[in-house]
Amino acid sequence: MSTTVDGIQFSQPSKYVGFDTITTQIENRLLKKGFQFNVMVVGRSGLGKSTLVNTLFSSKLTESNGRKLPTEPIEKTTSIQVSSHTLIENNVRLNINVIDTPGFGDQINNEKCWEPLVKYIKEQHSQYLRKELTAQRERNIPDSRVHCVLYFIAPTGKKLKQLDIVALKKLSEIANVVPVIAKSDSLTLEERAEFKKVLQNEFINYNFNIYPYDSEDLYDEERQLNEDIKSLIPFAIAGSEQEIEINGERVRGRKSRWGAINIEDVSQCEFVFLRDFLTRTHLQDLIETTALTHYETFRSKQLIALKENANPNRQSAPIQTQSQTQSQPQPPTAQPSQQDLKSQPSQGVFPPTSLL
Ligand SMILES: Nc1nc2c(ncn2[C@@H]2O[C@H](COP(=O)(O)OP(=O)(O)OP(=O)(O)O)[C@@H](O)[C@H]2O)c(=O)[nH]1
Repeated sequence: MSTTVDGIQFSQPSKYVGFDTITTQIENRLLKKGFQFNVMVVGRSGLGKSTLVNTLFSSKLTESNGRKLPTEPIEKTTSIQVSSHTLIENNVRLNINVIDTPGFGDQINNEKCWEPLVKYIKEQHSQYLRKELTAQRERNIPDSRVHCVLYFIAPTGKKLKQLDIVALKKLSEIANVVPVIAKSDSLTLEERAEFKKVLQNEFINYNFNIYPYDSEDLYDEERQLNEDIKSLIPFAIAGSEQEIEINGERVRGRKSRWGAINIEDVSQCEFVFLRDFLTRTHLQDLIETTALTHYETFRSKQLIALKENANPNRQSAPIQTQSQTQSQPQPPTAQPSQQDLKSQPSQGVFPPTSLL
């Protein structure tokens, strides 16, 4: 109902105010902006990392980056390779960065091969913090923080290797880590169940902080869902980018000497559980937990260290990140004094580079 006064139309007062449209307004804004998801894949060469990521998103997102032939030299250090893609599904734009880590676990001595990964994750937090602290910060700060680490465990049937123990411990302290049993089609169902039990016990013994986390804000059904997911972790997965024929039907699967496996059949493999978890139930939570838990912890540590550092009366060592504890020599960086910080008002308060 409306009335017209001097040619202007006014709506009649009614009980309906209209603020319930805020959800649509938020949705429209989010759709316009799109979503950013950054996933890091970690595991020895040839464990099926590229295949799994491509299978998860039904797209060719990444190529195999490891050695193609045994004659090729082994990489001396773990390198980081980022590839960016945009996927669109029903008007939702998802920008994905796949962070591959060729060389991880491939050396004869793998003692420190997790360090470049930890360094990379912290550097993304540090970059974000710098942008957030500038006086005229961007409206939308590009988000390169790692939202999920997919950690591939070889299907050995045995206890975790020393490298996996250290890497899982270090990574799960600073990011959402989701471990998977790679190439689980190479195990029988009994071997797979047994191996999963061994690994779950190891996770408890070593006290890894595996995602998803308990939180008080969860609804009962969300808490139950998380419990169900935890009982499945590490997901025993198999990946395949190809379709094969099983009983006259075309399905995504793999053929081996022992038979054929349909990777989308939950009685044969847990790929579907992993896909639903990562994309259909926890995608937003992975992004949010990175910002509200992992980044927030990094941010508060850095800001406390920055404050203590700027106050000459307080004697406290600056926080050292893993990148500093490496044996490589670091370029000397001067700590900004309070005067330095005051003299750069347009830059905002940057954390000193040596802290990050
Ligand atoms: N049996 C089996 N083979 C797989 C699976 N996933 C991938 N493969 C095969 O394993 C080989 C290596 O797969 P990739 O996806 O390139 O492995 P990657 O871990 O990305 O390897 P790098 O890039 O070398 O680190 C390919 O021949 C794949 O077809 C799986 O789930 N089961």
